[in-house]
Amino acid sequence: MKVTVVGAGNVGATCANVLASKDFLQEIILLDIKEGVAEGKALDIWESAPILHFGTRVRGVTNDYSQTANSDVVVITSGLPRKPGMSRDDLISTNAGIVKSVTENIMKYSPDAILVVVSNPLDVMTYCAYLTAKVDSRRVFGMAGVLDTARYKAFLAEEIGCSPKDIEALLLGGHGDTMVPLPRYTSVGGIPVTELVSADRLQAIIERTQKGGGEIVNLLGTSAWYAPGVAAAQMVEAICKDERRILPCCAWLTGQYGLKNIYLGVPVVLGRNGIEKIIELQLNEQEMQLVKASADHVREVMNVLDNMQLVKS
Ligand SMILES: NC(=O)C1=CN([C@@H]2O[C@H](COP(=O)(O)OP(=O)(O)OC[C@H]3O[C@@H](n4cnc5c(N)ncnc54)[C@H](O)[C@@H]3O)[C@@H](O)[C@H]2O)C=CC1
Ligand SMILES: O=C([O-])CC(=O)C(=O)O
Repeated sequence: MKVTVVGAGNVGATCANVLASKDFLQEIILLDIKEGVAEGKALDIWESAPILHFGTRVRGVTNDYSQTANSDVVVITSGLPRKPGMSRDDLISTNAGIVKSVTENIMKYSPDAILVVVSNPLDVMTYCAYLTAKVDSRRVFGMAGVLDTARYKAFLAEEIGCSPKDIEALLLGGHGDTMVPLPRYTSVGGIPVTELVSADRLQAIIERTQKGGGEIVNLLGTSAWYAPGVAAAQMVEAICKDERRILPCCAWLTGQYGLKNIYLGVPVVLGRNGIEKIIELQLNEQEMQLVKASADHVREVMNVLDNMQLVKS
């Protein structure tokens, strides 16, 4: 199988590197607009193949979309990351144009590809790719929930003093400070999390998760890439291997959770056709209110994109 990663910056290069080291793809194309960057990083990754023992051919190209032809999956990471003091939404004016033009170019050469969007503001950039690609929404979705859930699990593991491997958790909503970690759907080695962590500490962990991206931006001056890169790679693996994994993804809702015509994070079954199924949970009133508030925020930013009249809705 062939995967293209657009954007050879921090997230894109990490995603390509992780995918290559897993050795299940025939070819990875890394594409960037900056002359030489994708070629250099792809060559560096390829030179690690004899040490890591993988056979996936990794090639970099500068804006030459003909080389991406017939990709099975395309990961879109091109666009500006935020700096301290910015919100993800502040990136919309620059990144919408980038995501639109990248999607057009990709669709020209890989009309059957599945698109995994990573660029921020995530939910609205996924909407932008969907409007541009004009394909079934099951083939256009975004990466956020895998990352946000991983942060939530990592913080819980630290608090409990247990392995992060034993934590199962779920998180819904948009990829912003309104995201909704769900303690009622969180367990540790089969034990409900509320039996191991006090209500106060759990609330503090939920709030840290909601601001998890910003915590790293404040430390680094730019946004995270190791966990985001591996999160996107996990989604690509689930698709290419038709694993039918249940992962939280930013998906187009058509009435689920009482919401429609919106991209929002929900649990889905991810397989060879992309989103095979959206899973709808029986949320309680409080959980539903939080998801609705998150959806309201995403819709506001979707309206900003619509008003830019860049892509027709
Ligand atoms: N969904 C999520 O959970 C996450 C999303 N992000 C977002 O991912 C995006 C990338 O982040 P980083 O890799 O850290 O940024 P980066 O600045 O390291 O890399 C972005 C790359 O995109 C390239 N690029 C810009 N315009 C392009 C175009 N038209 N065609 C091809 N390439 C183009 C740039 O040359 C650069 O190499 C940002 O928008 C960031 O906010 C980052 C982390 C997590
Ligand atoms: O915080 C950011 O700007 C990047 C991102 O989406 C994340 O790391 O969650």
